[in-house]
Amino acid sequence: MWNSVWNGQRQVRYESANIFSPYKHFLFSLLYSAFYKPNHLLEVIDHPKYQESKRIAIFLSMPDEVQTEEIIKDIFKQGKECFIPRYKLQSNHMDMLKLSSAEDISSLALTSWNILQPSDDDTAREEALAGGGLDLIFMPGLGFDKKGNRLGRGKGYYDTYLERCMKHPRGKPYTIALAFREQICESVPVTENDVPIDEILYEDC
Ligand SMILES: Nc1nc2c(c(=O)[nH]1)N(C=O)[C@@H](CNc1ccc(C(=O)N[C@@H](CCC(=O)O)C(=O)O)cc1)CN2
Ligand SMILES: Nc1ncnc2c1ncn2[C@@H]1O[C@H](COP(=O)(O)OP(=O)(O)OP(=O)(O)O)[C@@H](O)[C@H]1O
Repeated sequence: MWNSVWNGQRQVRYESANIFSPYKHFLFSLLYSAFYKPNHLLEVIDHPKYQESKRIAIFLSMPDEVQTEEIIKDIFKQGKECFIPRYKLQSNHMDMLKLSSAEDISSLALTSWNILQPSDDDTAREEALAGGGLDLIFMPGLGFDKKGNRLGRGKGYYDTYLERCMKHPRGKPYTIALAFREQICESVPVTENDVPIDEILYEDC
């Protein structure tokens, strides 16, 4: 869905820049910076579940994941509340802690697994389930199949967190995985703990 519409537009822009061959780099970069938005951002912003969600959890991307920074900026632009993971080493415990603004990301430190997250002694942030719960969770993952099965990084953080969500009065949030096309597999192995994802948005690398 993303690919057909947006690759189509990029192709047209590229070819029309070629007609003005001496200026093509200049024209191309001008058009690119004026119109280009990452595919997943457009898809997310138009998504009815995103539009109706007030409290959203989203991961801070590692280099090999779909980049989420622009979505996070939009969450704040739309006046929604944003929560990010803080996992505990040597356990499958993870909390979703409130981010106060997009700029707040720069106050976070990298963990030993190269993920930005609030430090263990940061006790001031609201945990999503201590308050009103979550409407939507954007999920990371290594691989997905079209039935909504997810292969994570093997620590059980998200499945355990979804179990906790189900006990909250708000109930299970809607889950959307952000993936690259290359991460979609015929089938991924699942266990009884794995909670299927409601929807997978994927795009080309
Ligand atoms: N961006 C992002 N944040 C996230 C996740 C994620 O998948 N992506 N998580 C999703 O759960 C949690 C963190 N889970 C992680 C689990 C394993 C590794 C990791 O690097 N594992 C090493 C081996 C570590 C070891 O066993 O000592 C590896 O795979 O090489 C990283 C994050 C919470 N935050
Ligand atoms: N809801 C749960 N309750 C208790 N243990 C769980 C739960 N979900 C997963 N686990 C345990 O966590 C371990 C890893 O689970 P799994 O392979 O599903 O992780 P993952 O989904 O790939 O990882 P992650 O969510 O951290 O990216 C397994 O040993 C599993 O038994």
